[in-house]
Amino acid sequence: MELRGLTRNFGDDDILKGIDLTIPDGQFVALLGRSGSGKSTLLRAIAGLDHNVPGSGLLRVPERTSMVFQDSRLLPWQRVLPNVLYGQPRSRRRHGIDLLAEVGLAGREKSWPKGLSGGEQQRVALARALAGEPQLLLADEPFGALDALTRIKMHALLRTLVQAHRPTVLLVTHDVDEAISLAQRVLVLQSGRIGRDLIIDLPEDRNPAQPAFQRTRHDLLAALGVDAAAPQPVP
Ligand SMILES: Nc1ncnc2c1ncn2[C@@H]1O[C@H](COP(=O)(O)OP(=O)(O)OP(=O)(O)O)[C@@H](O)[C@H]1O
Repeated sequence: MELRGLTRNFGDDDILKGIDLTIPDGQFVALLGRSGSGKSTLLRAIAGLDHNVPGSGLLRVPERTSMVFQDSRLLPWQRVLPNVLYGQPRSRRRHGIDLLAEVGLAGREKSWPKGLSGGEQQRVALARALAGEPQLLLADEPFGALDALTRIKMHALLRTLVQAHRPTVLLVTHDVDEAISLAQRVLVLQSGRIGRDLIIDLPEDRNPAQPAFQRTRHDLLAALGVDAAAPQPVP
């Protein structure tokens, strides 16, 4: 995925001021930035969801790109399996059932979305996002509305799914520890540009108690202009 000189503005506000970014295939990238810094605007531009927003720049985005949001956006009038297979041919039914098993919802094909917990709904949203075998998975705070324990389980699930399906991932989060735990590379969006671009050179079994983890957190919090002693998440 490649962006060159990407700009987006709302009225007189230049939100993205010329983003240059290359993400190699299969890399897991997290995007941090303070509230209002333009993270969602950037993701929506990459997803091609911003037709009404003025701007310019070059975008080279894989044909098969899918997105998950903070809310699951399931169709409430459809059961779980048709939600997973939304936009897919009927012949993918078996694939949909397998994906539900992969996200820990085996046997829930006929459940209604409203009968699922928030975490389960996000599991369905992840299965739906993977149903088209995306080369690029965009995720905008997908765990932001979940409780801390569910979040940890979802981190493990996302790790497993990414290892199995190998999409390139761009994950927006407010949570510095989530970014360091999951990503191979962390970007910080600052004043409309990528202000920090950090390769996370930590072992696979990452743990916030590790000194190297804490040094990385300190570095990223400084880039975000946050007092490292302040509690998470970033304002
Ligand atoms: N449709 C819109 N019309 C006008 N302004 C907008 C629109 N969408 C976003 N903005 C403004 O653009 C700026 C960036 O918004 P964006 O949602 O991309 O930030 P963000 O970094 O994702 O924020 P958050 O972390 O709070 O979700 C904000 O100042 C926001 O108010």
